[in-house]
Amino acid sequence: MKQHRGSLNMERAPVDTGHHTRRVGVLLTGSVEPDYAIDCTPNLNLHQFVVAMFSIFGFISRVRTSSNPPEAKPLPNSKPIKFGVLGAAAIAPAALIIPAKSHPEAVVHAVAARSKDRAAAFAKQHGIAKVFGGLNSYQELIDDPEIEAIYNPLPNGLHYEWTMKALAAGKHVLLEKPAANTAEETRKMFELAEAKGVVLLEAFHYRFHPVAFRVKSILESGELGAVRSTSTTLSLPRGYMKADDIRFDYGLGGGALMDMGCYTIQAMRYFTGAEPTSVLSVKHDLQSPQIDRKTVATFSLPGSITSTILCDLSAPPTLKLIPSMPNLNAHIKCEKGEIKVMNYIAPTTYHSITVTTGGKSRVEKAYTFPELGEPWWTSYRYQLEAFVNKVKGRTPHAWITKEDSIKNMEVIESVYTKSGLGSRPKSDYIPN
Ligand SMILES: NC(=O)C1=CN([C@@H]2O[C@H](COP(=O)(O)OP(=O)(O)OC[C@H]3O[C@@H](n4cnc5c(N)ncnc54)[C@H](OP(=O)(O)O)[C@@H]3O)[C@@H](O)[C@H]2O)C=CC1
Ligand SMILES: O=C1OC[C@@H](O)[C@H](O)[C@H]1O
Repeated sequence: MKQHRGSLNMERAPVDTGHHTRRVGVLLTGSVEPDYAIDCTPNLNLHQFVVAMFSIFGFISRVRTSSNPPEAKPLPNSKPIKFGVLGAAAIAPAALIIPAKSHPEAVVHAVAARSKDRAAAFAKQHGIAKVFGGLNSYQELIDDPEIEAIYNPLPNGLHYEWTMKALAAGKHVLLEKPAANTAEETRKMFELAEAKGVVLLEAFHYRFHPVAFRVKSILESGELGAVRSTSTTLSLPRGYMKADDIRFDYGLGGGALMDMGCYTIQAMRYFTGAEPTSVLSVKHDLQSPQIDRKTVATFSLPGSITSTILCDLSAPPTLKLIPSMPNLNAHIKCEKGEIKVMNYIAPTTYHSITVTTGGKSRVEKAYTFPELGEPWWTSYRYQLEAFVNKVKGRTPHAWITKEDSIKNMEVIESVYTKSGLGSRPKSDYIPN
């Protein structure tokens, strides 16, 4: 496994197109997957068929290995960080438990759940050593001296309270997105983290994957000129979420804009490298009076950039008949060309970065960094790499800063304010 810890700062690493490998070369040399492959194949022919086959094998291999990764042995000179998970949340296995298996310095040591049985069943299923069950279990887990880092995948409306409690106990926190219900709460959490000298990270996992870096580096290379407009979408078909999902609960910080929308806003801000100056328009499709099932918003950004975000938790079938497909795409139009990214959010399964300029298009892939990762590393695995490096005092390959997290919540709130739906309720938790 290619792992170079401690010395990497890859904020700009994948810019050099000299690293690119033509896919045909990759096939002939039998390498598994290039850092960045440029697909220059012409019409459908034997070669393209072989490429397609490799692409399918690559897909199967990445999906299989990422869900059942090789287990890493602890390093002789570094104590693994023991994580505790608050809640037997659906996202916990993908976001932390499975990625930790292949990380030599991370162990998910404990889980807490409001029901003892649920906690025990979850721990058994995922091989977690320590179990806390019952109504006081979250605090008990936080207070456990063995636990160094807390993973907080609670409903959005509980992020603030339990992150504050974990930080107050001197624990590092990997906090699910969106950071909280408000920018003010987000600011307070980061201030406490600073005061306590611990790490706090909002889990915008896609930002740690090579795809986000590659897109950003193409934009920064000047090849396409200045960004003119962006469109970032995350839309899931109806049936993906149950009616009683936390995302449809206003009291718990629900709404499409909070959930999928927080990424679309993050990606808009990341790809443009700018902050919106105004919200031009907002359209919600409501699930209930205060819950947006779908939101479309447009923004004005410095440099005459116009951006659109679209998030939908439950896109209805076309003509009431044809199931809608997930849309996880970003489209960035520039002065001299454009980039279309298919699946910027979960790129490990499959993605494409299509760059068009001067009437020509190329397709790039970015499953690994030149010096970091494996094709099967999910965005969560890359994120864990960065989190562990930060806790260990090393330079992570990517990071979401305090300012970034606060700004993202401000933009979310500005959209809800513009539409009149209003920010999600403030937590009534008052820190000691
Ligand atoms: N990074 C990513 O890709 C993803 C991030 N997320 C984020 O993770 C968080 C959790 O999402 P998800 O795992 O889908 O949610 P789940 O509903 O599966 O999990 C939420 C957990 O919160 C606990 N909980 C505590 N109080 C309540 C309450 N009043 N009502 C409901 N649950 C409560 C429950 O734990 P207990 O077991 O103690 O009952 C439950 O397991 C959200 O913030 C979401 O935005 C979600 C999906 C993907
Ligand atoms: O990545 C995600 O996919 C599904 C969403 O509902 C979830 O909250 C989000 O983080």
